[in-house]
Amino acid sequence: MSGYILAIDQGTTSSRAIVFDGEMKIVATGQKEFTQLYPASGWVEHDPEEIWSSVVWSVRTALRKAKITASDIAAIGITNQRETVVIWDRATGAPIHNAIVWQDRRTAPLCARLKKQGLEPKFTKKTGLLLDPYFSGTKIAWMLDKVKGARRRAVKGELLAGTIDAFLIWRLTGGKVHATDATNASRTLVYNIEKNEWDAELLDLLDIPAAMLPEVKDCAADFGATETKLFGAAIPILGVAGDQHAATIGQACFEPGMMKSTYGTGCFAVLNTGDKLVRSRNKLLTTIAYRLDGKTTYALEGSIFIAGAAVQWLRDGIKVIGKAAQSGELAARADDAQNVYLVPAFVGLGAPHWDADARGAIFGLTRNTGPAEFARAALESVAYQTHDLLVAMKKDWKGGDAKTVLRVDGGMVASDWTMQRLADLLDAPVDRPTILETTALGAAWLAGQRAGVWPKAAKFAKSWALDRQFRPSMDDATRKAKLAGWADAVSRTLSKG
Ligand SMILES: Nc1ncnc2c1ncn2[C@@H]1O[C@H](COP(=O)(O)OP(=O)(O)O)[C@@H](O)[C@H]1O
Ligand SMILES: O=P(O)(O)OC[C@H](O)CO
Repeated sequence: MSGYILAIDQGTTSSRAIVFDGEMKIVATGQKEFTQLYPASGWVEHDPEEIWSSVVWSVRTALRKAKITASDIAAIGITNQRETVVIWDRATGAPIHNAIVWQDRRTAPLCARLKKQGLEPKFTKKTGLLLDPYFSGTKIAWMLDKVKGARRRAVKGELLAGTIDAFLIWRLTGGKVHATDATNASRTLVYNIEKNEWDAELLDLLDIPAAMLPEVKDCAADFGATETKLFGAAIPILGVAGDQHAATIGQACFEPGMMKSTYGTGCFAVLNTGDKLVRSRNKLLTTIAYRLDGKTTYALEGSIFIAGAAVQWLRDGIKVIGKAAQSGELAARADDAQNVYLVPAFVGLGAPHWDADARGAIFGLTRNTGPAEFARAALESVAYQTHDLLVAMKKDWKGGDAKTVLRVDGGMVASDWTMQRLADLLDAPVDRPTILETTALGAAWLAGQRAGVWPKAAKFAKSWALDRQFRPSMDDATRKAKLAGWADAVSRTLSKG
């Protein structure tokens, strides 16, 4: 058997397929962006058919570029944007509605109603999450309410629900397997992370029929094989994890206290807490880092909804840059004397505020403010938000020697300026690895070690390599003043504040 592993990384803005060789090196990539649909303020949808065709296209492209065939691939690992949810017809595979994306806020009224009934502690205790529209459960309930006849059909077992991994597994296996993994399940608001099962009481509260939910497996498990007609040979699917969990694995954060932060569309900091289910007192999430051989490793997570998306806004919204990569050089030219703050609450604020109704705001504009100051404020907002997460993490994590070094990855960490500013504002070193495709690497590792062609965790962890460490160099007074300005800007942006 050949040692090639194929990772499918189905992200928020694009689908990627990456072929790794037996030495865990990237051989070829296929990538396709797809349409972001904004049908109403605060709503975000994807067309599941476009997601599907972008995945198939990416896989075929990666195989072609790698000059290999499907039979050279030992296994597939799937990783995906989390929480985004699809409901489809069991018989035809056709979705009944567009996918409702993790960023979508349409279920804020339902969450508010459930909160008013005093139900948040119950949801939090069982799922580790909060009653925020971010998670899949209320999105499923919304579709069942709004699409005619959907709930009745779901009860009869005619409709299936799942996060993007489950939808892809269903399509890849030609409708043979309806399964997800424990990490994706842990983001749905209806999965009990202590008992490791769908929670009947929560399903009842959201009126979601259990019959429509996938089987929940370990992250490295048998998820079936691809239909031969798709890629020319049946390829076993042996690994699945939500993208932030896959990145945690890809960054080899296998020890309690290790932490990674991924800067894609949003930013997600994940701290491994080992077999301890740590309950946050500071509005972080408790989640499943990964589940291997039936053993659950837990994590604390800080979720920020807008990171790279702020750079997209600079490019597509206010058009001050032509390419994302220009944001750093523009920010570097900003006037130091100006204190412009962008609070990018474009789709509300996530951790640690969880304010679904807040909307973006900009402060400190003067007659001299121009594109450079906007760019700096956008990039700095990512660092400030990470700072707020880490403050909450430090308060919650009493697990001893939490490593102070942060491992970073995702599209945005290509920006040296942003990474330096991150280290400055955190007052801590930031480590950027040589492989930035850590999400795909994590998914590939799950599949590769399961297939027996890649090493187990300890040896894999040794292969992690540093590209560059960014060390803090900002003086204390400046940092403190900047952080105080940010805290003030956030307090003025919060909807309740
Ligand atoms: N050089 C760069 N500087 C700043 N931001 C960047 C740079 N390159 C990419 N980005 C941002 O990174 C994001 C893409 O990262 P990626 O990890 O592919 O995201 P996702 O998985 O969410 O689709 C985009 O939002 C883009 O604006
Ligand atoms: O697609 P990304 O990288 O923006 O990640 C999305 C997250 O999984 C949402 O929770």
